[in-house]
Amino acid sequence: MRFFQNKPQPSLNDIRCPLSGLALAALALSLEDEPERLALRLPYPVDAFASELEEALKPVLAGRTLHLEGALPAFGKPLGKVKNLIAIASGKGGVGKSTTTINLALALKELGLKVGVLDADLFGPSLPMMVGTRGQHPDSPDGKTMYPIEALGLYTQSIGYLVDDSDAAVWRGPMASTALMQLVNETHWPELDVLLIDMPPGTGDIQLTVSQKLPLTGAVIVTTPQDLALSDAIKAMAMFEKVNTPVLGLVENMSYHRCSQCGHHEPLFGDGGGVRLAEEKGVALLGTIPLTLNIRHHTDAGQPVVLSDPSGDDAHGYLQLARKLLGEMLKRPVPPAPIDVKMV
Ligand SMILES: Nc1ncnc2c1ncn2[C@@H]1O[C@H](COP(=O)(O)OP(=O)(O)OP(=O)(O)O)[C@@H](O)[C@H]1O
Repeated sequence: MRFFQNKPQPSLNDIRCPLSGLALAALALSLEDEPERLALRLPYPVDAFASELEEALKPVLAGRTLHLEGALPAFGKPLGKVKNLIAIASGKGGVGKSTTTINLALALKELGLKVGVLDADLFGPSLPMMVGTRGQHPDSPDGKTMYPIEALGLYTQSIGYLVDDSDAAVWRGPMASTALMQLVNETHWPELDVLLIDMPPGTGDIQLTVSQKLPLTGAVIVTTPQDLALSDAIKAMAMFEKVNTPVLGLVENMSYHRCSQCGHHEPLFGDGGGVRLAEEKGVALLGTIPLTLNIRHHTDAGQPVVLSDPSGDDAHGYLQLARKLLGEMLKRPVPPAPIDVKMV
């Protein structure tokens, strides 16, 4: 007697989303699984991921045509036309929060999102320097509200466009919080998938007020690997937990130094602190970004590395960061939308 064992047929339910690892069929906002075509509408723009999605879906295509489309939904409560507000925060100053914000914003744009950046760092607004808009002022149609300044393909607003650095530095408590809220609310943001908010460093009243008053989809915590920075990062996470804002993940910046001459890696500020912290706290480690001359030079010159050296290792690191952040957002409960599954 001969036994023929049928190879199990791959099922659509087994195919994973390349960004989040979730089952693609469950993530899809609509799905048409028909004899001639397979069509999926996903909760993210698909162009940048088309070849990965095609590869992943190959085993179930069986000669059918594949139709993919997608757009990012609002995962939390939108603010006007801004679908998702994400705070980029750190417990401690100087850890590279602004550098991470701008490169992450450009990387998210590369992945097909429409992105804005709000520089809410009252005490050291650095966005105008990083996007080459120093000395510019936003247009105001009525003397009260403002249009963001478009730069490097991003919609930007900064306290630095409105006041001198020295004026901003003396703001305290309620005055500073009010100024920040005005900056967010009185800007005519266009329709944006994501608005990254570069928060002032620390976990004081200003940060708490902003986190409580703005409908944040989530927060990203930037830290360096030293113990001091890590203990401040823990405080920042605790603050967001207190106001029920999900921490979407942790970025360990200046993880190691990568030599521009020989490529050698050296853990200048300690080894793996952020990695361990993410594990302990059960939050995603979105990325480990090295300390490199390339990152510092290009960002400080108004041409962040994701734009000026798009095929280099540093830009690749930020693109990976953006992918992981998107993946973590997708793991949030997707807002109610009619699931429309047609099977023939
Ligand atoms: N990964 C990196 N490699 C090289 N230089 C970096 C990196 N990250 C940040 N820097 C540099 O470190 C300095 C401080 O960075 P940045 O202004 O982004 O910090 P910050 O956390 O926003 O500071 P603060 O909140 O105190 O204003 C800048 O000169 C920046 O170019």
